[in-house]
Amino acid sequence: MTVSSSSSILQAIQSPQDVQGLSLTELTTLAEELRQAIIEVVSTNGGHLAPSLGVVELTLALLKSFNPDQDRFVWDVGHQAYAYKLLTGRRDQFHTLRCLHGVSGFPNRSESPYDHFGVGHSSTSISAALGIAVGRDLAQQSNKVLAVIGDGSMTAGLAYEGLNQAGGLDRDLVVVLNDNEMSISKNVGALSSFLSRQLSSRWLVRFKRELEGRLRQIPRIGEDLVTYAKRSEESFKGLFTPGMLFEAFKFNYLGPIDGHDLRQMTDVFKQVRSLDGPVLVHVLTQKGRGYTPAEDNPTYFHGVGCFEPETGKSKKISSCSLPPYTKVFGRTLSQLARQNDRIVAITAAMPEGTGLGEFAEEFPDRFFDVGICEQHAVTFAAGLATEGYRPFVAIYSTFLQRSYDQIVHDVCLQNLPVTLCLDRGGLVGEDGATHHGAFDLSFLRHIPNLAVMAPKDEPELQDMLATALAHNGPVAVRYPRGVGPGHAIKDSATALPWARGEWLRSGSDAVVLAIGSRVEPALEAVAQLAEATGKEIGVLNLRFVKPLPVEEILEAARQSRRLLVVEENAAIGGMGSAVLECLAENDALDGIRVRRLGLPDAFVGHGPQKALRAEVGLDAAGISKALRDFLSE
Ligand SMILES: Cc1ncc(C[n+]2csc(CCOP(=O)(O)OP(=O)(O)O)c2C)c(N)n1
Ligand SMILES: CC(=O)[C@@H](O)[C@H](O)COP(=O)(O)O
Ligand SMILES: [Mg+2]
Repeated sequence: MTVSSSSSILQAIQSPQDVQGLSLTELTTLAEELRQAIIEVVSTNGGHLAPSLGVVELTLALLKSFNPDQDRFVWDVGHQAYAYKLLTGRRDQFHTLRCLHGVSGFPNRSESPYDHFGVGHSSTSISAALGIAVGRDLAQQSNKVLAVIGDGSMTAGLAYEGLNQAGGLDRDLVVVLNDNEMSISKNVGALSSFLSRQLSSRWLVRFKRELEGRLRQIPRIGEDLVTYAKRSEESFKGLFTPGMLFEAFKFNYLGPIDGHDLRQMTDVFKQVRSLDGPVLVHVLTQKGRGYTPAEDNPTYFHGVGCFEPETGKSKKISSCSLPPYTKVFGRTLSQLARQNDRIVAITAAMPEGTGLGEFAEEFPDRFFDVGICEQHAVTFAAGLATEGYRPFVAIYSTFLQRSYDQIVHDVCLQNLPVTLCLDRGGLVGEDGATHHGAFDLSFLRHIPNLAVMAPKDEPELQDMLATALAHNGPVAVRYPRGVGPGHAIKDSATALPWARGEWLRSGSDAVVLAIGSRVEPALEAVAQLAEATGKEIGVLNLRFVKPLPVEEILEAARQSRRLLVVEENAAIGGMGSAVLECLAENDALDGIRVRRLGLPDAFVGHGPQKALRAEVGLDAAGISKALRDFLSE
């Protein structure tokens, strides 16, 4: 299925330059065709619908005013770049969006020369665009460089590091702030209200009332001054526009302008072309624009699965009744929090994605959404822990990479009881290389004082959360995107024996030492192989990456000469490496053969999670093959 041929203008676009020759009327028609194409494909493939629908006119105005063959565009996060992809040579492949080996869901330099910078993690666009701009200047070129960044992505400190240097260098750079007042959920933080359209905050009302009172007290001219002040209120507001913030960074601020008004935007961008130095254009858009279900629920349609285009109703009936790890995490934390009022929950702009929605409703005073600020989230949690609280910080594995120093320095060095809850540990699927939680076992296990666990299923996740709470120190628990093997969830969680593994099968021909999401497929592979070959194969659920379950690992080496370690993490530096270190240091390697089965030393692409796991050999079939090869060596 390619993009429907009814889109006549879109079908005629051979290159983005063609957009420059279109009239405003044609652009308006093209905007409609782009929306239809995006809705059509995303309803089948899933994806970031609302963000992309919100910037259709903005994308057209940018391509009308600038030329991606000379100028450079950096989209922040890039989840909103579907219209850009359709207009820059990927229309005919767009139906493969987010499919295995298909079009990526984010700009990707290896996919197109028009994707000037690879993105996926937020708030990098200004820094990258500035680097590109400085490269241009060193080469004495004169093209324009633009970063398009959302108001949510402007909550991350990295954005200000870019603004700060850009203002200091005073180089030609255009930052387009796409302000739709939304992150994934409603945007949070002081900046968000400062950027908001009405400066009618309580502070402003109080300030006006006090000012009026004081002016009236001035003899003879007081009343006139009040009248004058009222009349100049508009310019007063004009003084305190968001521009103030960006002008402090020495940006020339233009806006706010209507991000759905093609004429207004093309006029402003034409003006911007002639400006020197750093310029920020503040554009107001509506997330989900042009598709009522998405306009009504931009959070749900931020990143959506398959749906019926006519109604917006979700198409994918969950294949099993079991709630995903994410839901079990949220429910268990709420359960624990009912018994322990020191528990607080922290998210970095992803309450829904991390399953903390229910917790937030039940414990509003103990729930904190810090915005897209993963570094701050961890150190904020550390501060809370010094006051005797038990913070649970829920951040996707890939995004927690941002907080490495804060985990080391602010949490573990001080041995504070912060629990890091890493959802999306392992391969996540369609979001691809920028979003896989591929490295957390490797980047966490060497940090002193930190315990690291991974559950084999949802009930064990419940117990690991209880185990973390019972432990008076830093703990990380990582679990995969989606649903586990479907074991019944327990009414209450109980702490596990510390640093111990769990024997699931014993066997002398080989032992599979598996961690987390790979335990169940390992059990499945071993059962089939033992049935087919009569081999005696053991399975050990390691449970702990740190402290290592040394007793069980050494027992495995006593049981069999062949040990296969299976993990959904980079093999380098992960669970397998830890087992090797343990055996070597306990002089238990003599005659023992160890094989590590984990993620390759390469970035894994995008596609269905199941297909990716098969591709890297981490599903039951892959584990079975690795075992057969091992046994036949
Ligand atoms: C470092 C990082 N943390 C979290 C995310 C998840 N995420 C993707 S888009 C998004 C919200 C972005 O809001 P905004 O920049 O306003 O873009 P909009 O979706 O509103 O167009 C978040 C939190 C991310 N991509 N990168
Ligand atoms: C663009 C982005 O980074 C998020 O929207 C991410 O795609 C969410 O991932 P999940 O769909 O796994 O919650
Ligand atoms: Mg936004």
